[in-house]
Amino acid sequence: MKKVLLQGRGLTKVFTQGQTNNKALDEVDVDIFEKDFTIIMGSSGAGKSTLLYALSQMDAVTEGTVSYRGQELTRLKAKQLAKLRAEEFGFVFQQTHLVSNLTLYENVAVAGFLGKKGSSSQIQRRAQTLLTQMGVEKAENRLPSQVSGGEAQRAAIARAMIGEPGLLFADEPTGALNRSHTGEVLDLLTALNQSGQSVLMVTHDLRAAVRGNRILYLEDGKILDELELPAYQAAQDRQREGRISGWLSKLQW
Ligand SMILES: Nc1ncnc2c1ncn2[C@@H]1O[C@H](COP(=O)(O)OP(=O)(O)OP(=O)(O)O)[C@@H](O)[C@H]1O
Repeated sequence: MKKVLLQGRGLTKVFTQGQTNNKALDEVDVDIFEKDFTIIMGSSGAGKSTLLYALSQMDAVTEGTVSYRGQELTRLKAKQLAKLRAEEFGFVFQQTHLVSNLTLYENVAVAGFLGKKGSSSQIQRRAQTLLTQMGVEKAENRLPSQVSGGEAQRAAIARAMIGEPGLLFADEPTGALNRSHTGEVLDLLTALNQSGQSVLMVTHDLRAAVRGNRILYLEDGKILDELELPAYQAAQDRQREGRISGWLSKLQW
């Protein structure tokens, strides 16, 4: 029986600009399960990023509740929420947002010190181990401007993992990468998930979606449908892509 990690109920987000109200999320009920690699798909403007920000509470919802391991985040004070987010959530975005005048190693270690999980020598060791695990140890003393887009994104994943998050949120993490760097980053996210890391990822890309075991399809701020898949196996990429694209075409993606 899967355990619910994150739960959203009645999630509604309205953006108001002048006289116009835009309902980006419309009473979404959603459960995200522990150890799953959950994917959010949907056409442009469907509300995918808004849902990710609502579930991670990076952005407040207009209505609804979000609970993480049974604790209601939408009731927490700003300081308590910031602490929980720092301790339990990791984030990866399309742009890496690495600090430009720090090396890759420093970017990862500094995030660890800010998260305050463990002693300083434990954090330094963990930063080193993660950079090695992400295959960027040779570039760890270079600045973000001195590495490839793929290396920078792999360091950004190491930074997201330094606090040992309960849930890793990824918003189009391969959106700015070429084909081979996309494959490398997806392999890393898959390996993390296979070692027990829960991942929630927004993507447009079928090659990224095949990595998930559960895909949610969003349209006009509502979850229209979802698809369950067996755990990812590299040899089944084509078969999974076919299954997902068949499902998406029925949804008129
Ligand atoms: N800060 C904002 N202010 C006003 N409207 C916003 C804001 N952020 C998002 N929206 C609107 O909310 C809706 C959902 O946006 P969102 O970015 O969540 O979509 P998406 O599915 O992630 O799209 P894409 O795939 O293009 O990134 C869109 O109509 C968008 O224009």
